Amino acid sequence: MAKIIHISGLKKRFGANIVLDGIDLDFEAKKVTAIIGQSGTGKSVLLKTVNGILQADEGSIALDGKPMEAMEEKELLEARRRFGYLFQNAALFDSMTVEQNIAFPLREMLGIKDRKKIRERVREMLSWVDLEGIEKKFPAELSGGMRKRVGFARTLAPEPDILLFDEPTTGLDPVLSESINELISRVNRELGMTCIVISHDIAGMFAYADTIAFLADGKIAAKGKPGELARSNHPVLRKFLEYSFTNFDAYEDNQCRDS
Ligand SMILES: Nc1ncnc2c1ncn2[C@@H]1O[C@H](COP(=O)(O)OP(=O)(O)OP(=O)(O)O)[C@@H](O)[C@H]1O
Repeated sequence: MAKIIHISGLKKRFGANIVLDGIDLDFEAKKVTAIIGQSGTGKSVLLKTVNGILQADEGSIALDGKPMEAMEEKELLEARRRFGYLFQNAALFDSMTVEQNIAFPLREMLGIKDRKKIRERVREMLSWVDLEGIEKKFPAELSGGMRKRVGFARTLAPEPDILLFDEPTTGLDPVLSESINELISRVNRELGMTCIVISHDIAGMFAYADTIAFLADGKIAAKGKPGELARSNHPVLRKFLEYSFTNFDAYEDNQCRDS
């Protein structure tokens, strides 16, 4: 299987806080990889380091076999253009309409000036996320789920080939969460985009991801297909999965109290 990103020995600290302590991890092209782990273990820091928002202290991130830290400025800029990043809070510009938000990367990143072309692309993107006809609305007029979808459309608009999702379903109800996971799966299948997702929706990731990586103590403690991780004997991972999937013991205790 082709590796699109190869991470080796990646370290990142903030002062005395060692967050990433030697990450070795590959991402396969055109697959969905989920990164899971307890809060504060460094999942977002890892994603931001891959995307170049944060600078690693040590280690290497290679894109299609070429270490990004060795790239010339122009080459690095082109490499960065291949990434799309959907932030946790969708990060829309409040003073801009939906259309202006989605058009922003088309104008600023791709330099597209043709208004008709931009309008068509915005319409196409809104149709992708099932939000046709909301071009003139402002983010404040949208529900949280709609804002996430508009953020998704904006990330998709410049056609990146690697999509990074930071908690795409946080704050959404289970039905909306499922629809966002389904969207990720669709862009992966139909547009052939490589998707890297950090999520606390563990059941969703076990349902949709091809590969799952478990981050603990600054390292990738386990990695494999969902079934392989589910069968893993890694004690920290086991505990994490037991708590992540419905806690039936607590449910049964609660039922006993009610009856
Ligand atoms: N810019 C920063 N400056 C200083 N410390 C930071 C910075 N960004 C993250 N950290 C620290 O890095 C650690 C990991 O944070 P990170 O947000 O990556 O965790 P996470 O696994 O994504 O958590 P969650 O699941 O709660 O989103 C935390 O201790 C956090 O305080």
